[in-house]
Amino acid sequence: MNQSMNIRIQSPSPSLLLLPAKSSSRCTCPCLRVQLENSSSSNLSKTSLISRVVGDDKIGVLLLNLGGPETLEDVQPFLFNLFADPDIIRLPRLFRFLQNPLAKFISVARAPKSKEGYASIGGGSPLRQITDAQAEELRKALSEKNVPAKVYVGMRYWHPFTEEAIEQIKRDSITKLVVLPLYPQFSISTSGSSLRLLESIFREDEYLVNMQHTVIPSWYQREGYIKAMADLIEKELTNFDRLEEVMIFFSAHGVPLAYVEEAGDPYKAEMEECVDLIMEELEKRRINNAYTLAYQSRVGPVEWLKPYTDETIIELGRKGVKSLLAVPISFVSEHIETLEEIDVEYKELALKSGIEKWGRVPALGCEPTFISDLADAVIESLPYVGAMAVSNLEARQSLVPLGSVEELLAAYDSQRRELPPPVTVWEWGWTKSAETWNGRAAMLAVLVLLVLEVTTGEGFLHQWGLLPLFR
Ligand SMILES: C=CC1=C(C)c2cc3[nH]c(cc4nc(cc5[nH]c(cc1n2)c(C)c5CCC(=O)O)C(CCC(=O)O)=C4C)c(C)c3C=C
Ligand SMILES: [Fe+2]
Ligand SMILES: [Fe+2]
Repeated sequence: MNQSMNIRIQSPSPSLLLLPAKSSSRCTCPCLRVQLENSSSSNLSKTSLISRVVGDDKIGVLLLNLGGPETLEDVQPFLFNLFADPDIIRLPRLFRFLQNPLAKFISVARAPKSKEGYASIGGGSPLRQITDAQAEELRKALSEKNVPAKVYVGMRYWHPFTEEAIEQIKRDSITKLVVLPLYPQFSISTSGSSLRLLESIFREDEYLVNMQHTVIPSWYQREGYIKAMADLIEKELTNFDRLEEVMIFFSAHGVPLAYVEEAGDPYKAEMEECVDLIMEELEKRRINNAYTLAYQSRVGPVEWLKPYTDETIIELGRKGVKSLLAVPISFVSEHIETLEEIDVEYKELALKSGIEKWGRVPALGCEPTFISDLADAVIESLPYVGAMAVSNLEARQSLVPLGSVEELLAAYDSQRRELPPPVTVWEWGWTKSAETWNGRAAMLAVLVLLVLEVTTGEGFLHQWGLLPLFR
């Protein structure tokens, strides 16, 4: 019996498997790299081992990313797709039918401000171009490591959509797929959302159900990634005159606090560990600068992970910090939040707050050491055949089945589970059903008012000065 059959029997949801991608030194699982290192140092045996893994299979790698508007006209529909995602805006079950109208409202309200941001970075997001380049470099790196593979890009909220990538994967008759979200740390709002979508696509498709695949849920702990980040920081520090006085300022993308505290999102813990690992690596290189971690880019009226980047910058200035090196840490491509928010807004705020020298570490992009490490992560997680010198039992232990993500997402849904299920049958009188419908009618009325407000530019939010809450 080959391993994939084992997996299918094992997993409640047969098709999607999660494999934590660990660095070779930390790895305890029987991953391919460990086997390659242990088997023989000769290139010939490594090559033959890999070719046994690859066999006659057609290997695919699916890079998952967020996507971004390519033109200013794309901004509002892109924002609509983003806010229509229940992993971005959680509505109680009762009000789920309002998800799309609400997404329409918020996207229209936010579009002008977002457009300004995208206009200032050249009229659109560079995300597609950069991700395509990363895909091509990854393909080349895999090929150099004797793993011929096709690399696909599947975006969550804009072109090329994940659905389009999946169609291409089917047309190419891929037999083994590695799913690699381009977010180093896992969050329900990023990798979680993409995996949730993928799971629903896989479940409904006979071809995909039968295709072997693995998911690398997060990879911030990989030695190659940590070293590549440390390299960038080390290089950027040399731009400062007195580099030992520079505060290394990790600015991570924020998420609403409830994601972490109520839904069990591992994002904050993974982020903190990631920063610790990078600092450990820098200390090995005798770089012992002070550092701090803060969270940026909050949207809407709810509380997000703290400390906030803007408040921290002001506080550091007040405390007399004079040199700051900003390190974007949630994402491996330049995008609006590095090019506009950090480079323009936070820099301006820092200079106003008394910081005299400002620097920013670039995103990893196509850094060769980083891409090579991603290629290793892919090879280590290839769904491989049982003929390898790995017992099926060991192989199973190395895999975390989708169940764990489902649990994570289900825990996140707990707020909604507390509410009564939606009632669809109309009853007269003060019944549960009537209560539900009254509630819906009230929400609908509010929504109509909101939509009118956005379209006419007049209404209670404008009068009460509350519109900025939605921006
Ligand atoms: C409203 C909730 C949002 C959450 C939660 C969120 C999490 C999150 N996002 C990224 C990375 C990116 N976000 C990008 C765009 C973007 N994100 C939100 C909102 C949330 N993000 C909005 C409204 C937008 C649109 C831009 C804007 O109007 O500000 C992008 C794309 C940027 C681009 O260049 O196009 C990225 C990348 C992470 C890593 C994250 C949680 C960990
Ligand atoms: Fe975002
Ligand atoms: Fe954002």
